[in-house]
Amino acid sequence: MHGLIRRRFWPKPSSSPFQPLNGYRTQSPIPILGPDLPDIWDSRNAPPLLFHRRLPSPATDVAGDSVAKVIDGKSIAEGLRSEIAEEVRKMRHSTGNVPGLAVIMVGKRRDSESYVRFKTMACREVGINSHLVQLPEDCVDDEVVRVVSKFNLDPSVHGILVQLPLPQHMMEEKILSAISLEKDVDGFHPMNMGNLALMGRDPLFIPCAAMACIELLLRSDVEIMGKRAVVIGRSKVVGLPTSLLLQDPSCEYGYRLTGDVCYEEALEVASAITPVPGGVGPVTIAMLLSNTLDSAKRAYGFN
Ligand SMILES: Nc1nc2c(c(=O)[nH]1)N[C@@H](CN(C=O)c1ccc(C(=O)N[C@@H](CCC(=O)O)C(=O)O)cc1)CN2
Repeated sequence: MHGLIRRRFWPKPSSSPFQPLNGYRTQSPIPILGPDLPDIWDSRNAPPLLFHRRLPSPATDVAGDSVAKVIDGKSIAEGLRSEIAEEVRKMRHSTGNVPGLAVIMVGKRRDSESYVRFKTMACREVGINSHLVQLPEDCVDDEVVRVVSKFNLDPSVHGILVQLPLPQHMMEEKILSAISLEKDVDGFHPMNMGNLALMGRDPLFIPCAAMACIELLLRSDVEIMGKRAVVIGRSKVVGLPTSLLLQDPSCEYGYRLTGDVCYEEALEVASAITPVPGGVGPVTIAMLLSNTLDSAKRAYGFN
């Protein structure tokens, strides 16, 4: 199942995607990007679909009835990891090689340390080799670029990621651009981001959290095609790529900046929701494994 996201998601719809908005407040036919939160609304005839960071689950209406379907990211991620582990096993069996992921972390942020720990644990679970390089907070751009360049040349490494955010004195753009396009499993390289933005050009990799949102919808049997979507948040990591993935290729599109969603009102109209923890996060990490596996398959010509 894994690795099918792009193929399943990109087909063009036969008609205009923008349907009348049955009573919902937002009338814009374009993605709305606001503050840095990875939220999505999806509405047509059903109540909108909502991903939210701080949501109790399941949401209830005034009568105490459950109104939102809780999408279980933890079990979806488990399923993805077992599919990936099986493919890694097949790759090892027929080529003698397994995928390799290099993770570079600068400084000692506790949140970044946790994410990196989850990533390396997930690699181990599915049989992907991971290499972790930790650099001091006060190192300079060129030291990070040097480490990136070393992994660019290492044929046993198929994916390279630099954990963000970097310390303030560093030039993120310069460092992310140094990652080989073919190993940019985070999809943050300007060329991969640019190809994602230019509909019809296939990026080699798509940012993992955005892919996770789509995978959660697909694996929960939520129809995407032709729906209206509102994405709140415009970060490079989640909001922007998610809004690009939800663009309908046949329509005119653009962005409008706006404020955050009214949380209490959104609760009342959400039809499905991801819990925290156990929502987008574990699937995001599964998508990183999936991208690394795809990269290794490309490198070994294995399918
Ligand atoms: N090189 C990267 N750096 C960073 C990334 C990234 O994808 N690549 N993303 C974040 C940190 N991060 C992973 O590294 C990450 C953070 C949060 C989530 C997430 O989806 N969280 C959920 C809550 C957790 C859950 O559902 O269990 C949420 O916010 O709704 C995913 C990935 C910055 N740095």
